[in-house]
Amino acid sequence: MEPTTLILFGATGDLAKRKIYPALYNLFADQKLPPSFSLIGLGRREHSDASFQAHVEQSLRQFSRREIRDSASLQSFLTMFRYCILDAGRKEDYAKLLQMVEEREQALRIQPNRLFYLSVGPEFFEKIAAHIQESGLGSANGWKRLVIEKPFGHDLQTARDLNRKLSQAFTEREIFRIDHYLGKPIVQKLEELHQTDPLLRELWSSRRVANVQITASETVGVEERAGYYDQAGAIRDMFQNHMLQLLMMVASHFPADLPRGDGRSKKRSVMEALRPLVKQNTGAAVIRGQYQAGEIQNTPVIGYTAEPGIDSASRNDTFVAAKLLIDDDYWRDVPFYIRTGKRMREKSTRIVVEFKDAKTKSGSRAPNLLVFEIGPDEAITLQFQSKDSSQLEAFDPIRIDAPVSPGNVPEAYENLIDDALHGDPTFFAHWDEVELSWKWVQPVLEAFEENLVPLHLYAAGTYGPAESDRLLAEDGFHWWFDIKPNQPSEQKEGEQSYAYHTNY
Ligand SMILES: NC(=O)C1=CN([C@@H]2O[C@H](COP(=O)(O)OP(=O)(O)OC[C@H]3O[C@@H](n4cnc5c(N)ncnc54)[C@H](OP(=O)(O)O)[C@@H]3O)[C@@H](O)[C@H]2O)C=CC1
Ligand SMILES: O=C1O[C@H](COP(=O)(O)O)[C@@H](O)[C@H](O)[C@H]1O
Repeated sequence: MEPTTLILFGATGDLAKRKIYPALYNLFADQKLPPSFSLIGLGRREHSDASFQAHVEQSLRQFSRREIRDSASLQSFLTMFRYCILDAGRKEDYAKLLQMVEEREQALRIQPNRLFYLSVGPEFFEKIAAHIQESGLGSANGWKRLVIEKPFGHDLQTARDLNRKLSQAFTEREIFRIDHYLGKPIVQKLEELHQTDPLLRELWSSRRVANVQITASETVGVEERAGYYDQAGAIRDMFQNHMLQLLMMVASHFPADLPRGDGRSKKRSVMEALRPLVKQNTGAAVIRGQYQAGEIQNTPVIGYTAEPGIDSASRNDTFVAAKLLIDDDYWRDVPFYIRTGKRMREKSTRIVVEFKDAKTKSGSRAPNLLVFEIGPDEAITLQFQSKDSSQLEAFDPIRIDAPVSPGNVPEAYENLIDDALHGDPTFFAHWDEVELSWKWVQPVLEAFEENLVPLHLYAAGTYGPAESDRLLAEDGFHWWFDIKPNQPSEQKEGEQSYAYHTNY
Protein backbone atom coordinates (compact mmCIF):
# COMPACT_ATOMS: atom_id res chain seq x y z
CA MET A 1 0.00 0.00 0.00
CA GLU A 2 1.22 3.51 -0.74
CA PRO A 3 2.21 5.97 1.99
CA THR A 4 -0.82 8.04 2.96
CA THR A 5 -1.76 11.13 4.92
CA LEU A 6 -5.32 11.01 6.24
CA ILE A 7 -6.72 14.48 6.77
CA LEU A 8 -9.69 14.12 9.07
CA PHE A 9 -12.27 16.91 9.25
CA GLY A 10 -14.39 16.45 12.39
CA ALA A 11 -11.60 14.83 14.39
CA THR A 12 -13.12 15.94 17.68
CA GLY A 13 -16.58 14.59 16.86
CA ASP A 14 -18.65 11.61 17.87
CA LEU A 15 -18.15 9.47 14.76
CA ALA A 16 -14.37 9.85 14.87
CA LYS A 17 -14.34 8.82 18.51
CA ARG A 18 -16.73 5.88 18.25
CA LYS A 19 -15.86 4.46 14.84
CA ILE A 20 -12.92 5.98 12.99
CA TYR A 21 -10.14 5.80 15.63
CA PRO A 22 -11.04 2.27 16.77
CA ALA A 23 -11.15 1.16 13.11
CA LEU A 24 -7.74 2.69 12.42
CA TYR A 25 -6.30 1.09 15.53
CA ASN A 26 -7.57 -2.33 14.52
CA LEU A 27 -6.13 -1.89 11.04
CA PHE A 28 -2.83 -0.88 12.63
CA ALA A 29 -2.87 -3.91 14.94
CA ASP A 30 -3.59 -6.15 11.95
CA GLN A 31 -0.72 -4.45 10.07
CA LYS A 32 -3.08 -3.17 7.45
CA LEU A 33 -2.15 0.52 7.62
CA PRO A 34 0.26 1.81 4.98
CA PRO A 35 3.93 1.61 6.02
CA SER A 36 4.15 5.40 6.24
CA PHE A 37 0.87 6.62 7.56
CA SER A 38 0.02 9.83 9.26
CA LEU A 39 -3.23 11.45 10.37
CA ILE A 40 -3.93 15.14 10.79
CA GLY A 41 -7.04 15.76 12.86
CA LEU A 42 -9.02 18.98 12.34
CA GLY A 43 -11.63 20.85 14.33
CA ARG A 44 -12.22 24.23 15.91
CA ARG A 45 -11.54 22.99 19.42
CA GLU A 46 -8.17 23.71 21.01
CA HIS A 47 -5.82 20.74 21.09
CA SER A 48 -2.09 20.24 21.14
CA ASP A 49 -0.77 17.14 19.40
CA ALA A 50 -0.36 15.55 22.84
CA SER A 51 -3.89 16.32 24.03
CA PHE A 52 -5.30 15.13 20.70
CA GLN A 53 -3.39 11.87 21.04
CA ALA A 54 -4.79 11.52 24.57
CA HIS A 55 -8.29 12.07 23.14
CA VAL A 56 -7.68 9.33 20.56
CA GLU A 57 -6.32 6.98 23.24
CA GLN A 58 -9.40 7.55 25.38
CA SER A 59 -11.67 6.74 22.47
CA LEU A 60 -9.79 3.49 21.86
CA ARG A 61 -10.11 2.51 25.49
CA GLN A 62 -13.82 3.17 25.34
CA PHE A 63 -14.76 1.88 21.91
CA SER A 64 -12.16 -0.48 20.47
CA ARG A 65 -13.29 -4.08 20.06
CA ARG A 66 -9.72 -5.08 20.83
CA GLU A 67 -8.34 -4.90 24.33
CA ILE A 68 -5.37 -2.57 24.50
CA ARG A 69 -2.62 -4.35 26.39
CA ASP A 70 0.58 -3.46 24.58
CA SER A 71 1.41 0.13 25.50
CA ALA A 72 4.47 0.30 23.21
CA SER A 73 2.32 -0.58 20.24
CA LEU A 74 -0.34 1.90 21.34
CA GLN A 75 2.31 4.63 21.55
CA SER A 76 3.63 3.93 18.07
CA PHE A 77 0.04 4.17 16.82
CA LEU A 78 -0.59 7.49 18.58
CA THR A 79 2.63 9.12 17.36
CA MET A 80 1.15 9.08 13.87
CA PHE A 81 -1.50 11.61 14.97
CA ARG A 82 -1.20 15.41 14.69
CA TYR A 83 -3.79 18.13 15.25
CA CYS A 84 -4.49 21.40 13.45
CA ILE A 85 -7.16 23.90 14.45
CA LEU A 86 -9.36 24.64 11.45
CA ASP A 87 -12.65 26.39 10.94
CA ALA A 88 -14.22 24.93 7.80
CA GLY A 89 -15.28 28.37 6.54
CA ARG A 90 -11.92 30.15 7.02
CA LYS A 91 -9.79 30.24 3.89
CA GLU A 92 -6.58 31.06 5.77
CA ASP A 93 -6.93 27.91 7.89
CA TYR A 94 -6.48 25.80 4.74
CA ALA A 95 -3.19 27.53 3.94
CA LYS A 96 -2.03 26.64 7.46
CA LEU A 97 -3.23 23.08 6.96
CA LEU A 98 -1.41 22.78 3.61
CA GLN A 99 1.81 23.86 5.29
CA MET A 100 1.37 21.29 8.04
CA VAL A 101 0.57 18.50 5.58
CA GLU A 102 3.61 19.32 3.46
CA GLU A 103 5.86 19.43 6.51
CA ARG A 104 4.64 16.00 7.59
CA GLU A 105 5.14 14.58 4.11
CA GLN A 106 8.65 15.97 3.98
CA ALA A 107 9.52 14.75 7.47
CA LEU A 108 8.33 11.26 6.59
CA ARG A 109 9.75 11.53 3.04
CA ILE A 110 6.51 10.37 1.55
CA GLN A 111 4.60 11.17 -1.61
CA PRO A 112 1.64 13.52 -1.25
CA ASN A 113 -1.08 10.87 -1.29
CA ARG A 114 -3.94 12.50 0.59
CA LEU A 115 -7.13 10.96 1.88
CA PHE A 116 -9.57 13.70 2.93
CA TYR A 117 -12.21 12.34 5.28
CA LEU A 118 -15.27 14.55 5.91
CA SER A 119 -16.66 13.47 9.27
CA VAL A 120 -18.55 16.73 9.71
CA GLY A 121 -22.13 17.87 9.23
CA PRO A 122 -23.41 17.94 5.61
CA GLU A 123 -23.57 21.73 5.64
CA PHE A 124 -19.76 21.71 5.34
CA PHE A 125 -19.31 19.17 2.53
CA GLU A 126 -19.36 21.58 -0.43
CA LYS A 127 -17.41 24.29 1.34
CA ILE A 128 -14.61 21.97 2.41
CA ALA A 129 -14.31 20.35 -1.03
CA ALA A 130 -14.03 23.79 -2.63
CA HIS A 131 -11.38 24.94 -0.14
CA ILE A 132 -9.37 21.77 -0.67
CA GLN A 133 -9.19 22.63 -4.34
CA GLU A 134 -8.60 26.36 -4.00
CA SER A 135 -5.90 26.03 -1.35
CA GLY A 136 -3.80 23.63 -3.42
CA LEU A 137 -4.28 20.81 -0.89
CA GLY A 138 -5.82 18.75 -3.67
CA SER A 139 -3.34 19.45 -6.43
CA ALA A 140 -0.14 17.80 -5.22
CA ASN A 141 1.76 15.26 -7.22
CA GLY A 142 0.20 12.17 -5.66
CA TRP A 143 -3.32 10.79 -5.48
CA LYS A 144 -6.20 12.42 -3.64
CA ARG A 145 -9.43 10.86 -2.41
CA LEU A 146 -12.51 12.19 -0.65
CA VAL A 147 -14.33 10.04 1.88
CA ILE A 148 -17.72 11.52 2.63
CA GLU A 149 -20.24 10.58 5.31
CA LYS A 150 -24.00 10.60 5.03
CA PRO A 151 -26.37 12.29 4.54
CA PHE A 152 -25.69 12.76 0.83
CA GLY A 153 -28.40 15.34 0.17
CA HIS A 154 -31.84 15.88 1.65
CA ASP A 155 -33.76 14.96 -1.52
CA LEU A 156 -33.10 14.39 -5.20
CA GLN A 157 -32.36 18.01 -6.05
CA THR A 158 -30.05 18.74 -3.10
CA ALA A 159 -28.17 15.48 -3.72
CA ARG A 160 -27.65 16.49 -7.36
CA ASP A 161 -26.50 19.96 -6.31
CA LEU A 162 -24.06 18.50 -3.80
CA ASN A 163 -22.68 16.07 -6.33
CA ARG A 164 -22.19 18.78 -8.91
CA LYS A 165 -20.24 20.88 -6.40
CA LEU A 166 -18.08 17.98 -5.26
CA SER A 167 -17.36 17.10 -8.88
CA GLN A 168 -15.69 20.46 -9.33
CA ALA A 169 -12.95 19.34 -6.93
CA PHE A 170 -12.96 15.53 -7.16
CA THR A 171 -13.71 13.05 -9.93
CA GLU A 172 -16.19 10.22 -9.36
CA ARG A 173 -13.27 7.79 -9.02
CA GLU A 174 -11.89 9.94 -6.21
CA ILE A 175 -15.14 10.15 -4.22
CA PHE A 176 -15.83 7.42 -1.65
CA ARG A 177 -19.38 7.80 -0.31
CA ILE A 178 -19.69 5.88 2.92
CA ASP A 179 -22.71 3.70 3.52
CA HIS A 180 -21.62 1.74 6.54
CA TYR A 181 -24.05 -1.09 5.74
CA LEU A 182 -21.84 -1.89 2.75
CA GLY A 183 -18.98 -2.44 5.17
CA LYS A 184 -20.83 -5.11 7.13
CA PRO A 185 -19.24 -8.53 6.61
CA ILE A 186 -22.44 -10.40 5.66
CA VAL A 187 -23.41 -7.71 3.17
CA GLN A 188 -19.99 -8.00 1.57
CA LYS A 189 -20.42 -11.78 1.59
CA LEU A 190 -23.52 -11.46 -0.60
CA GLU A 191 -21.46 -10.42 -3.58
CA GLU A 192 -18.81 -13.06 -2.95
CA LEU A 193 -21.37 -15.86 -2.48
CA HIS A 194 -23.15 -14.87 -5.61
CA GLN A 195 -19.96 -14.94 -7.61
CA THR A 196 -18.65 -18.20 -6.27
CA ASP A 197 -21.69 -20.32 -5.51
CA PRO A 198 -23.39 -21.94 -8.51
CA LEU A 199 -26.29 -23.23 -6.40
CA LEU A 200 -27.12 -19.78 -5.17
CA ARG A 201 -26.96 -18.39 -8.69
CA GLU A 202 -29.32 -21.12 -9.82
CA LEU A 203 -31.84 -20.21 -7.13
CA TRP A 204 -31.66 -16.44 -7.53
CA SER A 205 -34.67 -15.53 -9.67
CA SER A 206 -38.45 -15.47 -9.85
CA ARG A 207 -38.40 -19.12 -10.88
CA ARG A 208 -37.53 -20.11 -7.30
CA VAL A 209 -37.96 -17.07 -5.07
CA ALA A 210 -41.42 -16.14 -3.80
CA ASN A 211 -40.47 -12.93 -2.02
CA VAL A 212 -37.59 -11.19 -0.26
CA GLN A 213 -37.90 -9.42 3.10
CA ILE A 214 -35.35 -6.88 4.27
CA THR A 215 -35.68 -5.67 7.85
CA ALA A 216 -33.60 -3.27 9.92
CA SER A 217 -35.28 -2.86 13.27
CA GLU A 218 -33.76 -0.93 16.12
CA THR A 219 -34.62 -0.72 19.79
CA VAL A 220 -33.09 2.72 20.24
CA GLY A 221 -35.17 5.85 19.79
CA VAL A 222 -34.10 9.19 18.42
CA GLU A 223 -31.23 9.39 20.97
CA GLU A 224 -29.41 12.76 21.01
CA ARG A 225 -30.06 13.50 17.35
CA ALA A 226 -33.47 15.14 17.52
CA GLY A 227 -32.52 18.13 15.34
CA TYR A 228 -31.28 15.94 12.52
CA TYR A 229 -33.72 13.06 12.84
CA ASP A 230 -36.90 15.12 12.97
CA GLN A 231 -35.96 16.54 9.56
CA ALA A 232 -34.79 13.23 8.13
CA GLY A 233 -37.13 10.52 9.40
CA ALA A 234 -36.64 6.83 8.76
CA ILE A 235 -37.12 7.36 5.03
CA ARG A 236 -33.97 9.49 4.67
CA ASP A 237 -32.00 8.19 7.64
CA MET A 238 -32.23 4.49 6.74
CA PHE A 239 -34.41 3.74 3.74
CA GLN A 240 -32.94 5.88 0.97
CA ASN A 241 -29.41 4.71 1.71
CA HIS A 242 -28.91 1.55 3.82
CA MET A 243 -32.12 -0.27 2.92
CA LEU A 244 -31.90 0.38 -0.80
CA GLN A 245 -28.24 -0.63 -0.73
CA LEU A 246 -29.27 -3.94 0.86
CA LEU A 247 -31.88 -4.36 -1.86
CA MET A 248 -29.25 -3.74 -4.54
CA MET A 249 -26.82 -6.17 -2.92
CA VAL A 250 -29.35 -8.98 -2.64
CA ALA A 251 -31.00 -8.49 -6.03
CA SER A 252 -27.86 -8.02 -8.15
CA HIS A 253 -26.49 -10.82 -10.25
CA PHE A 254 -22.73 -10.56 -9.91
CA PRO A 255 -21.04 -12.72 -12.56
CA ALA A 256 -18.21 -14.99 -11.42
CA ASP A 257 -15.61 -13.20 -13.53
CA LEU A 258 -16.64 -9.69 -12.50
CA PRO A 259 -13.59 -7.44 -11.99
CA ARG A 260 -13.44 -5.89 -8.52
CA GLY A 261 -15.40 -2.65 -8.38
CA ASP A 262 -17.58 -3.47 -11.39
CA GLY A 263 -20.39 -4.84 -9.20
CA ARG A 264 -21.64 -1.29 -8.94
CA SER A 265 -22.90 -1.37 -12.51
CA LYS A 266 -25.02 -4.42 -11.59
CA LYS A 267 -26.43 -2.54 -8.63
CA ARG A 268 -27.27 0.37 -10.87
CA SER A 269 -29.18 -1.99 -13.20
CA VAL A 270 -31.33 -3.12 -10.27
CA MET A 271 -32.18 0.47 -9.40
CA GLU A 272 -32.95 1.28 -13.01
CA ALA A 273 -35.40 -1.61 -13.13
CA LEU A 274 -37.15 -0.64 -9.89
CA ARG A 275 -40.77 0.16 -10.63
CA PRO A 276 -41.32 3.84 -9.79
CA LEU A 277 -44.09 4.97 -7.48
CA VAL A 278 -46.58 7.65 -8.32
CA LYS A 279 -47.00 10.16 -5.51
CA GLN A 280 -50.80 9.87 -5.37
CA ASN A 281 -50.65 6.07 -5.06
CA THR A 282 -47.77 5.84 -2.62
CA GLY A 283 -50.04 4.78 0.24
CA ALA A 284 -50.74 1.45 -1.50
CA ALA A 285 -47.07 0.45 -1.37
CA VAL A 286 -45.67 2.39 1.58
CA ILE A 287 -46.58 2.35 5.28
CA ARG A 288 -45.32 5.08 7.56
CA GLY A 289 -45.32 4.93 11.32
CA GLN A 290 -44.25 6.77 14.44
CA TYR A 291 -43.55 5.23 17.82
CA GLN A 292 -45.62 5.94 20.88
CA ALA A 293 -44.75 5.17 24.47
CA GLY A 294 -44.28 1.50 25.20
CA GLU A 295 -41.91 -1.02 26.73
CA ILE A 296 -38.65 -2.33 25.40
CA GLN A 297 -37.25 -5.36 27.15
CA ASN A 298 -39.41 -4.65 30.19
CA THR A 299 -38.32 -1.01 30.41
CA PRO A 300 -40.89 1.74 29.78
CA VAL A 301 -39.90 4.25 27.10
CA ILE A 302 -41.50 7.52 26.04
CA GLY A 303 -43.15 8.21 22.69
CA TYR A 304 -41.44 10.04 19.83
CA THR A 305 -43.24 13.36 20.28
CA ALA A 306 -42.30 13.40 23.99
CA GLU A 307 -38.59 13.03 23.18
CA PRO A 308 -36.42 16.06 24.07
CA GLY A 309 -36.02 18.36 21.07
CA ILE A 310 -38.95 16.88 19.11
CA ASP A 311 -41.95 19.05 18.28
CA SER A 312 -44.97 17.66 20.12
CA ALA A 313 -46.94 17.93 16.85
CA SER A 314 -44.27 16.24 14.73
CA ARG A 315 -45.54 13.89 12.03
CA ASN A 316 -42.08 12.57 11.30
CA ASP A 317 -41.73 8.91 10.33
CA THR A 318 -39.79 6.64 12.69
CA PHE A 319 -40.92 3.56 10.75
CA VAL A 320 -41.24 2.88 7.04
CA ALA A 321 -42.27 -0.31 5.26
CA ALA A 322 -42.61 -0.67 1.52
CA LYS A 323 -43.24 -3.15 -1.24
CA LEU A 324 -40.94 -2.80 -4.22
CA LEU A 325 -40.94 -4.53 -7.58
CA ILE A 326 -38.00 -4.96 -9.91
CA ASP A 327 -39.10 -5.13 -13.53
CA ASP A 328 -36.28 -7.17 -15.00
CA ASP A 329 -36.04 -10.72 -16.31
CA TYR A 330 -34.77 -12.09 -13.00
CA TRP A 331 -37.20 -10.57 -10.56
CA ARG A 332 -40.42 -9.73 -12.40
CA ASP A 333 -43.39 -10.27 -10.00
CA VAL A 334 -41.21 -11.07 -6.97
CA PRO A 335 -42.10 -8.61 -4.22
CA PHE A 336 -39.27 -7.15 -2.17
CA TYR A 337 -40.59 -5.99 1.19
CA ILE A 338 -38.51 -3.54 3.17
CA ARG A 339 -39.11 -2.24 6.67
CA THR A 340 -37.08 -0.21 9.11
CA GLY A 341 -37.95 1.48 12.34
CA LYS A 342 -36.83 2.77 15.70
CA ARG A 343 -38.04 1.61 19.11
CA MET A 344 -39.03 -1.76 17.78
CA ARG A 345 -39.02 -5.03 19.59
CA GLU A 346 -35.51 -6.19 18.71
CA LYS A 347 -32.28 -4.92 17.24
CA SER A 348 -31.89 -6.88 14.08
CA THR A 349 -30.86 -6.42 10.48
CA ARG A 350 -31.83 -9.37 8.36
CA ILE A 351 -32.63 -10.41 4.81
CA VAL A 352 -35.02 -13.33 4.41
CA VAL A 353 -35.31 -14.97 1.00
CA GLU A 354 -38.50 -17.04 0.89
CA PHE A 355 -38.55 -19.75 -1.74
CA LYS A 356 -41.58 -20.95 -3.60
CA ASP A 357 -43.83 -23.27 -1.69
CA ALA A 358 -43.75 -26.79 -0.52
CA LYS A 359 -47.47 -27.06 0.32
CA THR A 360 -48.94 -29.56 2.75
CA LYS A 361 -52.01 -31.51 1.65
CA SER A 362 -54.16 -29.28 3.83
CA GLY A 363 -52.83 -26.26 1.94
CA SER A 364 -50.75 -24.77 4.76
CA ARG A 365 -47.54 -23.27 3.53
CA ALA A 366 -44.07 -24.49 4.37
CA PRO A 367 -41.55 -22.56 2.34
CA ASN A 368 -37.80 -22.90 2.59
CA LEU A 369 -35.92 -19.82 3.72
CA LEU A 370 -32.42 -18.51 3.25
CA VAL A 371 -31.68 -15.93 5.89
CA PHE A 372 -28.79 -13.48 6.06
CA GLU A 373 -28.39 -12.21 9.62
CA ILE A 374 -26.45 -8.99 9.12
CA GLY A 375 -26.38 -7.68 12.67
CA PRO A 376 -25.98 -7.76 15.57
CA ASP A 377 -25.66 -11.54 15.03
CA GLU A 378 -23.88 -12.55 11.87
CA ALA A 379 -24.95 -15.78 10.25
CA ILE A 380 -26.32 -17.34 7.13
CA THR A 381 -29.12 -19.77 7.80
CA LEU A 382 -30.97 -22.20 5.63
CA GLN A 383 -34.29 -23.27 7.04
CA PHE A 384 -36.04 -26.03 5.21
CA GLN A 385 -39.06 -28.08 6.00
CA SER A 386 -39.12 -31.73 6.81
CA LYS A 387 -42.21 -33.87 7.30
CA ASP A 388 -43.01 -34.51 10.90
CA SER A 389 -43.18 -38.31 11.01
CA SER A 390 -45.68 -38.26 13.87
CA GLN A 391 -48.15 -35.98 12.08
CA LEU A 392 -48.59 -36.66 8.40
CA GLU A 393 -49.85 -33.18 7.62
CA ALA A 394 -47.28 -31.20 9.57
CA PHE A 395 -43.91 -29.82 8.59
CA ASP A 396 -41.13 -29.10 11.03
CA PRO A 397 -38.50 -26.52 10.23
CA ILE A 398 -34.91 -27.74 10.17
CA ARG A 399 -32.44 -24.97 10.51
CA ILE A 400 -28.83 -25.05 9.43
CA ASP A 401 -26.79 -22.15 10.73
CA ALA A 402 -23.48 -21.16 9.27
CA PRO A 403 -21.94 -18.59 11.60
CA VAL A 404 -19.67 -16.45 9.49
CA SER A 405 -16.04 -15.86 10.46
CA PRO A 406 -16.48 -16.40 14.18
CA GLY A 407 -14.05 -14.53 16.38
CA ASN A 408 -12.14 -11.51 15.27
CA VAL A 409 -14.52 -10.05 12.67
CA PRO A 410 -13.57 -6.60 11.34
CA GLU A 411 -16.16 -3.91 11.86
CA ALA A 412 -17.83 -2.12 8.95
CA TYR A 413 -15.64 0.96 9.36
CA GLU A 414 -12.46 -1.12 9.34
CA ASN A 415 -13.43 -2.72 6.05
CA LEU A 416 -14.38 0.59 4.50
CA ILE A 417 -11.37 2.61 5.66
CA ASP A 418 -9.12 -0.23 4.52
CA ASP A 419 -10.77 -0.12 1.08
CA ALA A 420 -10.49 3.67 0.87
CA LEU A 421 -6.78 3.46 1.71
CA HIS A 422 -6.41 0.97 -1.13
CA GLY A 423 -8.55 3.05 -3.48
CA ASP A 424 -11.04 0.20 -3.86
CA PRO A 425 -14.53 1.63 -4.50
CA THR A 426 -16.42 -1.71 -4.50
CA PHE A 427 -18.27 -1.14 -1.23
CA PHE A 428 -18.86 2.58 -1.57
CA ALA A 429 -21.99 4.08 -3.09
CA HIS A 430 -21.49 5.25 -6.66
CA TRP A 431 -23.25 8.48 -7.59
CA ASP A 432 -25.55 6.60 -9.99
CA GLU A 433 -26.82 4.43 -7.12
CA VAL A 434 -27.32 7.45 -4.87
CA GLU A 435 -29.15 9.42 -7.53
CA LEU A 436 -31.40 6.50 -8.50
CA SER A 437 -32.18 5.86 -4.82
CA TRP A 438 -33.25 9.46 -4.32
CA LYS A 439 -35.25 9.29 -7.54
CA TRP A 440 -37.23 6.31 -6.25
CA VAL A 441 -37.72 7.88 -2.83
CA GLN A 442 -38.66 11.37 -4.05
CA PRO A 443 -42.43 10.73 -4.57
CA VAL A 444 -42.53 9.12 -1.13
CA LEU A 445 -40.95 12.23 0.43
CA GLU A 446 -43.52 14.39 -1.30
CA ALA A 447 -46.41 12.13 -0.35
CA PHE A 448 -45.28 12.24 3.32
CA GLU A 449 -44.89 16.00 3.14
CA GLU A 450 -48.40 16.40 1.73
CA ASN A 451 -49.85 13.85 4.16
CA LEU A 452 -51.05 11.60 1.35
CA VAL A 453 -49.87 8.58 3.34
CA PRO A 454 -51.44 7.96 6.78
CA LEU A 455 -49.15 8.11 9.78
CA HIS A 456 -49.77 5.00 11.88
CA LEU A 457 -48.81 5.11 15.52
CA TYR A 458 -47.21 2.00 16.99
CA ALA A 459 -46.32 1.14 20.54
CA ALA A 460 -42.60 1.06 21.29
CA GLY A 461 -41.43 -2.51 21.65
CA THR A 462 -43.54 -3.91 18.82
CA TYR A 463 -42.73 -4.73 15.21
CA GLY A 464 -44.23 -1.46 14.01
CA PRO A 465 -47.76 -0.67 12.83
CA ALA A 466 -49.97 -3.66 12.12
CA GLU A 467 -50.71 -2.06 8.72
CA SER A 468 -47.27 -3.14 7.55
CA ASP A 469 -48.52 -6.74 7.66
CA ARG A 470 -51.09 -5.78 5.06
CA LEU A 471 -48.43 -5.17 2.43
CA LEU A 472 -47.55 -8.86 2.56
CA ALA A 473 -50.94 -10.29 3.42
CA GLU A 474 -52.35 -8.88 0.18
CA ASP A 475 -49.88 -11.12 -1.67
CA GLY A 476 -50.48 -14.11 0.64
CA PHE A 477 -47.25 -13.68 2.62
CA HIS A 478 -46.20 -12.80 6.18
CA TRP A 479 -43.13 -11.24 7.69
CA TRP A 480 -40.75 -13.83 9.06
CA PHE A 481 -39.58 -13.42 12.63
CA ASP A 482 -36.78 -15.07 14.51
CA ILE A 483 -37.88 -16.48 17.82
CA LYS A 484 -34.91 -15.95 20.05
CA PRO A 485 -34.30 -17.85 23.28
CA ASN A 486 -34.29 -14.51 25.13
CA GLN A 487 -37.97 -14.15 24.30
CA PRO A 488 -39.05 -16.87 26.70
CA SER A 489 -42.75 -16.67 26.02
CA GLU A 490 -42.18 -18.17 22.58
CA GLN A 491 -39.57 -20.68 23.65
CA LYS A 492 -40.72 -24.18 24.41
CA GLU A 493 -39.19 -25.65 27.51
CA GLY A 494 -35.89 -27.38 26.82
CA GLU A 495 -35.86 -26.22 23.22
CA GLN A 496 -32.34 -25.65 21.99
CA SER A 497 -32.75 -24.66 18.40
CA TYR A 498 -35.35 -22.23 17.20
CA ALA A 499 -36.78 -21.27 13.89
CA TYR A 500 -38.13 -18.44 11.81
CA HIS A 501 -41.88 -18.12 12.18
CA THR A 502 -44.60 -15.99 10.68
CA ASN A 503 -46.19 -15.18 14.02
CA TYR A 504 -44.61 -14.01 17.25
N1 LIG B 1 -22.08 9.83 14.89
C1 LIG B 1 -22.49 8.81 14.16
O1 LIG B 1 -22.71 7.69 14.62
C2 LIG B 1 -22.69 8.96 12.69
C3 LIG B 1 -22.38 10.14 12.04
N2 LIG B 1 -22.51 10.23 10.69
C4 LIG B 1 -22.15 11.45 9.97
O2 LIG B 1 -20.81 11.81 10.29
C5 LIG B 1 -20.67 13.21 10.30
C6 LIG B 1 -20.12 13.64 11.66
O3 LIG B 1 -21.04 13.27 12.66
P1 LIG B 1 -20.69 13.34 14.21
O4 LIG B 1 -19.27 13.00 14.46
O5 LIG B 1 -21.74 12.57 14.89
O6 LIG B 1 -20.92 14.90 14.52
P2 LIG B 1 -20.44 15.71 15.80
O7 LIG B 1 -21.39 16.84 15.93
O8 LIG B 1 -20.18 14.85 16.96
O9 LIG B 1 -19.03 16.29 15.32
C7 LIG B 1 -18.94 17.30 14.36
C8 LIG B 1 -17.49 17.56 14.08
O10 LIG B 1 -17.44 18.64 13.14
C9 LIG B 1 -16.56 19.63 13.62
N3 LIG B 1 -17.02 20.94 13.21
C10 LIG B 1 -18.23 21.50 13.48
N4 LIG B 1 -18.27 22.74 12.96
C11 LIG B 1 -17.08 22.95 12.35
C12 LIG B 1 -16.51 24.04 11.65
N5 LIG B 1 -17.18 25.19 11.44
N6 LIG B 1 -15.27 23.92 11.18
C13 LIG B 1 -14.57 22.79 11.37
N7 LIG B 1 -15.03 21.72 12.04
C14 LIG B 1 -16.28 21.80 12.52
C15 LIG B 1 -16.59 19.47 15.12
O11 LIG B 1 -15.36 19.93 15.67
P3 LIG B 1 -15.23 21.24 16.58
O12 LIG B 1 -16.43 21.29 17.45
O13 LIG B 1 -13.96 21.00 17.29
O14 LIG B 1 -15.17 22.35 15.60
C16 LIG B 1 -16.68 17.97 15.28
O15 LIG B 1 -15.41 17.40 15.20
C17 LIG B 1 -22.06 13.77 9.98
O16 LIG B 1 -22.13 13.98 8.59
C18 LIG B 1 -23.00 12.65 10.39
O17 LIG B 1 -24.19 12.70 9.64
C19 LIG B 1 -22.91 9.16 9.94
C20 LIG B 1 -23.25 7.97 10.53
C21 LIG B 1 -23.21 7.79 11.95
O1 LIG C 1 -26.84 5.29 9.73
C1 LIG C 1 -27.52 4.98 10.69
O2 LIG C 1 -27.46 3.72 11.14
C2 LIG C 1 -27.82 3.42 12.48
C3 LIG C 1 -28.04 1.91 12.52
O3 LIG C 1 -26.84 1.28 12.19
P1 LIG C 1 -26.52 -0.21 12.70
O4 LIG C 1 -25.18 -0.48 12.12
O5 LIG C 1 -26.56 -0.15 14.20
O6 LIG C 1 -27.61 -1.08 12.17
C4 LIG C 1 -29.06 4.15 12.91
O7 LIG C 1 -29.26 3.97 14.31
C5 LIG C 1 -28.90 5.62 12.63
O8 LIG C 1 -30.11 6.29 12.95
C6 LIG C 1 -28.56 5.86 11.20
O9 LIG C 1 -28.21 7.24 11.01
